[in-house]
Amino acid sequence: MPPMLPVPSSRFLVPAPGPGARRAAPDAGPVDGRVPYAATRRDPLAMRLSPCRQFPAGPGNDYVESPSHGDERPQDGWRIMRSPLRRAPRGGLDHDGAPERGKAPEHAGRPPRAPGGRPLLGHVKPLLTDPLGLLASLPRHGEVVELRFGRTPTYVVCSPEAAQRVLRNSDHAFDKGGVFYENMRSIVGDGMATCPLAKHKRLRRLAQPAFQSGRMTGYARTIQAQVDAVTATWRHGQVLDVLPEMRSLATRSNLATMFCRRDLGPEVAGLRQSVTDFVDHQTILRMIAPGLNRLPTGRNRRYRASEARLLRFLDEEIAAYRKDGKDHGDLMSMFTTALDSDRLSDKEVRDTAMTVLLGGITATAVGHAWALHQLSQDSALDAEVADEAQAVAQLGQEHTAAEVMARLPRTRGVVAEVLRRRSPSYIFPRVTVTDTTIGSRRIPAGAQVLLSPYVLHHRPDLFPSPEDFDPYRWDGRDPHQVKGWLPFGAGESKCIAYELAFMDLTLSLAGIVRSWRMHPCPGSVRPRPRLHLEPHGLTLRLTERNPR
Ligand code: HEM
Repeated sequence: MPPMLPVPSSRFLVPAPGPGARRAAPDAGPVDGRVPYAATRRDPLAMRLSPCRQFPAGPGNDYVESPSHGDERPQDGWRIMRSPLRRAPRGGLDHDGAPERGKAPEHAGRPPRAPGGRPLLGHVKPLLTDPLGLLASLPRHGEVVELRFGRTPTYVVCSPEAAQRVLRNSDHAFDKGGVFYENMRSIVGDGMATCPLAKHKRLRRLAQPAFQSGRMTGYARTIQAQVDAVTATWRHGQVLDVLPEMRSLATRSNLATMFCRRDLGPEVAGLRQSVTDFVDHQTILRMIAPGLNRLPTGRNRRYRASEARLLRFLDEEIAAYRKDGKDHGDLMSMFTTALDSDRLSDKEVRDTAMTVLLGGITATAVGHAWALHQLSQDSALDAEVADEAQAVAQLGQEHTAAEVMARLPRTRGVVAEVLRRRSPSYIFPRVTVTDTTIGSRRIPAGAQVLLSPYVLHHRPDLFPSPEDFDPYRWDGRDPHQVKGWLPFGAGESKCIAYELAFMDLTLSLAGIVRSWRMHPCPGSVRPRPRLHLEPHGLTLRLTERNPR
């Protein structure tokens, strides 16, 4: 699940014993299994964070102040606290982006700070006024670049090697934490996408069978049926409000691949409304200040009612699947019938299902909407995709999903390019749990590190003319093998459904374009960074290709 805003990891803070203190508070221990941080300050306004751990006192188990970083800016007035017990290997990156052990760079320094920051506010203004412009400008300054939001150091990763180093996380220096994840946990629970590393591996292993390649042909048929059902309601000349309509389609496909035990027809509209309420609730302000969600406002009450409807639905379905005990070839069967003695508990199934529903539906809908927008802009490209789609429609049911996908090279190119230029997940955060390095740069413990597909996908050296929509750049190339193309992340938390999501986008696009042509309506369409990178203001007029 997705993105977000560079915000401080406030809940990790525990009171430090006082200005100039050199030791962690004696009772400082893990908070909810996570590592808290003590702040040490030399001036009353500035603060840097350092991990506190509960170890018996004794030689070597003390906290010592390290010498200042070589290039630390004197005006910062900071010293770095470093735990002697947990020190990540320092050094450059090997070819996978993993730290090269034993190769400590002599002159590893702090990342450069992006220009344009203001005293106190830091980069808050450019973030709020032109977040995408800010992100795209960062690689000019280095492979890791510092932004400031107030006094909080945030580091944006700007090279593919550095992104691999963080996402592969072979030394466990990074974890999911901070205000964004706390906000998400309060909504989707402690599921696979939001839980800390300590819990993640097991959840991932248990859910993985639901996303294996062998399942794709069944899912492909389910998705095709949903596309047919949604497009059957469209009329020649109709103007489509594209994002809500694609949310309907994604909700149907997601529910059908997840719960095919019975027909969910009557419930789909209510569940789609819950998903919409969830997305609308995720404003930038609420992500920065999740406390706003607890105020007794009408909007919050409506949202809570929606959330309760979703949870009730999931609880009833989990109970029904457990009782039934059969494998229906859907995601929920996989989650509930695992033979593993270490199977998912009801709460784990519910939290993971929430992630899959909310994250999966919202990201996929945004991808569909951008793809339709692009085809509406280019009639020649649209015709190519329509030809492919009509050719695969002649194939019989005996073809596997992989065979169908192989016959849709142009459609796949369009999807790969949509995921590059308008990657739905445009930014997602991590926190450092120890002092560490990314490439030749030192990153202190307790910092927020932002991974951004948007940043990488708009580097002209990796993708020439990055703002051009050019699906032909993918001819003969498998995007999953292309350096710097990371719409699904990478490493241990890479989107577990990346194969399903890519197939869904491709087959749904082909299924729509086979019968419908989209025409742009007046008005501008612009990318709006919310939970995902949405096409704001997108309406399209429909014409039927072969009117009945
Ligand atoms: C275009 C569609 C999608 C995009 C762009 C997308 C993107 C992502 C990204 C970037 C992550 C990694 C976030 C991180 O490392 O912090 C992720 C994780 C995840 N996604 Fe997706 N996703 C999509 C569709 C889906 C769908 C359809 C499902 C489920 C059916 C899904 C389920 C998940 C789950 C469960 C995780 C957490 C994986 C883990 O932490 O191990 N996603 N997704």
